[in-house]
Amino acid sequence: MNDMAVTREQREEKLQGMGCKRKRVEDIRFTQGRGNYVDDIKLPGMLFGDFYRSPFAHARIKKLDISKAKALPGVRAVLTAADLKPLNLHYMPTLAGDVQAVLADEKVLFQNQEVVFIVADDRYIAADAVELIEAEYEELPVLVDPWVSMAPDAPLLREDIKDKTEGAHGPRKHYNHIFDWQIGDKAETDAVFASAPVTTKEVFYYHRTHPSPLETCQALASMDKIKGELTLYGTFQAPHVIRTVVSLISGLPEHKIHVIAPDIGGGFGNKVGAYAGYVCAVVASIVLGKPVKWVEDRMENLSTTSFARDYHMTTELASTEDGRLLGMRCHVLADHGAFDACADPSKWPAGFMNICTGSYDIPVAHLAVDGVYTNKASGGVAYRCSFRVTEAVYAIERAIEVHAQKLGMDSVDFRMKNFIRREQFPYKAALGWEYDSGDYHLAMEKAIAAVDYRGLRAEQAAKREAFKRGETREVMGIGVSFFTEIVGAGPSKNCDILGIAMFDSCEIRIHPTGSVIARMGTKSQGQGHETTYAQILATELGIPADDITIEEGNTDTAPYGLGTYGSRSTPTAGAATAVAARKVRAKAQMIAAHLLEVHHDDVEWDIDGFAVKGLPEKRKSMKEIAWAAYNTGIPNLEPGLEAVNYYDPPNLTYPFGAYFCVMDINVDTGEFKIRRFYALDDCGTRINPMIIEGQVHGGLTEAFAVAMGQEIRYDKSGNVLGASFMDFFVPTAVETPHWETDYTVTPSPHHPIGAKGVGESPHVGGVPCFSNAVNDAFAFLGATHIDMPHDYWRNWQAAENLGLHK
Ligand code: PCD
Ligand SMILES: [Cu+]
Repeated sequence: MNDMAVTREQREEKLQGMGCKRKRVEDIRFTQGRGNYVDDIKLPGMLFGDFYRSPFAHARIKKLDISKAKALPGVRAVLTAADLKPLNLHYMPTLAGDVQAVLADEKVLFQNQEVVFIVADDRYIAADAVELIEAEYEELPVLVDPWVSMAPDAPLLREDIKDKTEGAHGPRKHYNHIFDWQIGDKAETDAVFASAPVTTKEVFYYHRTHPSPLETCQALASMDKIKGELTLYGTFQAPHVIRTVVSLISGLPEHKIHVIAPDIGGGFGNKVGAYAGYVCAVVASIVLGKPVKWVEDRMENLSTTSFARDYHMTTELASTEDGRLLGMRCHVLADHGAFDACADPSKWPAGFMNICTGSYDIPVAHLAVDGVYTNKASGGVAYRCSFRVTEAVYAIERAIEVHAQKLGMDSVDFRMKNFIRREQFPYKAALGWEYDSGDYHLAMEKAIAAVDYRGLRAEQAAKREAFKRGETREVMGIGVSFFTEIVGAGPSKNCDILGIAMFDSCEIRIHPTGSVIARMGTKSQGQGHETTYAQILATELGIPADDITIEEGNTDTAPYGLGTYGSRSTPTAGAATAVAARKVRAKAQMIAAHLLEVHHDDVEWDIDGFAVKGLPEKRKSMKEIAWAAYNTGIPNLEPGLEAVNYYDPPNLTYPFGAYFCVMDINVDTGEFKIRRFYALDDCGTRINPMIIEGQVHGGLTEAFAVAMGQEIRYDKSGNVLGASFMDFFVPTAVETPHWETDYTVTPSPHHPIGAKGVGESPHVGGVPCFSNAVNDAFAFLGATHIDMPHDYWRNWQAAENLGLHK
């Protein structure tokens, strides 16, 4: 053994394990244009599919003539609902217990809804054929405003389920009603509000937006009729779930379906659900016996696949006069569009909205959510929020500001007074969750000091005086937000998708020379899993990360898992990785003891191998142990060195953070300048600080986009506005502010390595921080709440409404 010659530090450094700023290994291929995306996959004889879509938001299809399209040379098939009906495939089940039209049947329910699927020799022929579809419609009254969805005379949208009084989540109150979900103690909460000294109530609208990843949704289906096997490549955040869904709806046995998610160019929740394009590509490939590819364009992506938010949240807080919180009450009107295709765990129709009591010790609370249909695209999970947590945090963090304003109290002081204290963890919140760990006061104090919060308030006070004296036309806003996230869905006791518990998995195989391949049930879309899982393994196995290959996304080789979204990979598969590695290590210990000719209790783990207790020079490295596992017949031990773990987390993890934003707004032009943005995140044990920083930068940039400009709007006729990058704001380096990042570390007590998720946090905490800054800027002029997105035009309008342009 010559490795005793190097120091312990050098041995440790060589591993590039947890805590190391290891460079992202996947970027070697990404930065050289060598990624392998669905569109890079070209199979022999491959055909292309394209949709003819509805021009109307609500209309009856009177006539659909496909003959001209069919006659175009190069067109191989033209599918309509009539073709899918005999196969019972014109509707598909959604993850929310509803059904969704694959191709519109008799009626269209939102603009750009899929009506006809055309398969042709190339994309251009398919697109030309789309132009040849001849359709006639009878326009029906359009329902855009969810506040009138349940009016007695509201237009009936879903004729297919009009007589169903029972939905997937209980009774329906109206033909446009989806569910009514309530949690918390209503009577007790109402009683608190009836007698509370100070109460506030405000409606916060979290507008409709869209994740719009760089790569749109796509699929390539290839049916081998001789083998009876289907291979499906696609942009899937959850490949195994897609395999199960395809098996259930096609009737093909699951072992004859190979789902492969290659490199993905961003997901952000957009690629969790199942879309009509996937189903149509599969059906066309089965019918034609040829590979069929479907690739969405940008407008299709923005206007038809999974949107985000669209929550109207009536939020109330009750407190004592000196600012001690007594209760919270919240009612949400949730606009789900034409189908309920929200991808939440089955028992949670409004996701984890019940984290809406936030970071505060609020004794009682009640939350009620009504889901309704409108003539808009369906979806609603996505965009860097684990299951409506962004909405919940927005509601509480805006409400805190509104309430502090009424109390005449500084909002940071108000927060500090009501934070859950470190000694209260694990903390059972009024709406049911048990927060695993936190030190909110420490985080907030660090943040306040970093930004010189008191100094900023003094500067703001001076600037407000100057504004009143007419010396400046700029108002200064200080945005504060303190969030608690809930990620890592989740424990099988309360989380499942289609009845499958939301565990995740890792399988490790160590080769004789001591290099490793490990596979997980999750799927990176850019997060850097190939880099970070290897770091967990490096520390746990004592094998350098560079000797470890991480593979995800092939259902034939990866163990079953529920995929990557809701920042669940670290809390679930990250845990499975550590546990599986520890199984390997337990066997390695036996081998080492055999080689060292001592009892296995007499050896101990030492960075990258086992040593005899008290005799560190008598040791066997993992490399030597791996070789021995394949070469030395060890009595009572089978050869080989591998392990698998399916990890069912005992609880979710609760990352948190303190964010500050300083902004100036010109009241005459509405222009804003973000002077400073500071983000402190606590995600427990940090696996790769550089990747975390990248995640925070990305999440904050998306938060900036959503809060300050992005929106998918509809006009009165249900025409979607904002379905192209001409109208949908995507910030570039020019608009994006400079991000300052910081951290504290409060490990999760139940996670094997103490790590919590982080990918979504910056978005969850960022959006309310920006919005609070804008609202704070106008607060001294009498404004209480201004809705997002805070683009220049809306800021100008806010100033106009406050009489500032007279
Ligand atoms: N403590 C800790 C944590 C974490 N980490 C790292 O970081 C990352 C992340 O993680 P997480 O948090 O766990 O998460 P995931 O699961 O992995 O992922 C997911 C997320 O992620 C994020 N991020 C991102 N990035 C990118 N690049 N891309 C994308 O797409 C994306 N997306 C987004 C989203 S939206 Mo959802 O879906 O809405 O629900 S959800 C989400 C990874 O790599 C890991 O490893 C570390 O290091 N440490
Ligand atoms: Cu999410």
